[in-house]
Amino acid sequence: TQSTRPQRLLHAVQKNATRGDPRSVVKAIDNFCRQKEWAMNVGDEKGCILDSVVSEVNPVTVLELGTYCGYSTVRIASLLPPRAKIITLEFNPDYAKIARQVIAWAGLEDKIQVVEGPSGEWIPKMKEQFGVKTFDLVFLDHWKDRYLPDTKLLEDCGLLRKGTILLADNVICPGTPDYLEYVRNSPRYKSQYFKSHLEYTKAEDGLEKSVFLG
Ligand SMILES: O=C(NCc1cccc(CNc2ccc3[nH]ncc3c2)c1)c1cc(-c2ccc(F)cc2)cc(O)c1O
Ligand SMILES: [Mg+2]
Repeated sequence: TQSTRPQRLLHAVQKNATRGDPRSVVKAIDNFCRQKEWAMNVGDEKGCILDSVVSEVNPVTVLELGTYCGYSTVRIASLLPPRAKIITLEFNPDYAKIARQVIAWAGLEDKIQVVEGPSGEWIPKMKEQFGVKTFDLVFLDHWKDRYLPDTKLLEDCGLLRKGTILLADNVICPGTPDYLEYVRNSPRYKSQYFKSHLEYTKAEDGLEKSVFLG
């Protein structure tokens, strides 16, 4: 039977990356996507912006919406302080299965919890299920029409605190117009656009960084 693109991406990691070396896992995925097959990882250009935001925030508790193959999960987790954790939600079980193996290859299982299911169901259960008080950083990279409803849900569930950073991928391509309008016009957020390119292409895309003001 035919392999899937995530399976071929995992094989490229297992073939080309060093076990326990997160940076080599990131490099192996970027090389695969540049030389073999495009895949919807945040990529290296936007990934460097992600790295700088993570390093600046130094988060203890991170939420990622949309794991896919775990590329940004590994990128973020490799920069976290020792006791810090990242909870990453993935709706597609096939993606989650691959992501767990990519994360294991990077040796970051202890810092990452992959949760399978839809954000709308899991966000209200974060406190009781995972003992989360509030998130220091949220990386949005799932279905683009879910960014706004899930941001409102995070607010309503008291999962954001004064200073929580929301970092959203793909605000230009594929685009998240309703989310952008909200975070750029709401008095509860201070927003900043980081212009970049769609992963592995010359098309414009960018990340929107929004600070929750409480
Ligand atoms: O659409 C995108 N990513 C999201 C996505 C997509 C498919 C499946 C899932 C299933 N995972 C999922 C779903 C719902 C969920 N709820 N909670 C968790 C959760 C997890 C997620 C995307 C597209 C492009 C893109 C494509 C084509 C093109 F031409 C240009 C650009 C580039 C990107 O960087 C992208 O991130
Ligand atoms: Mg994306």
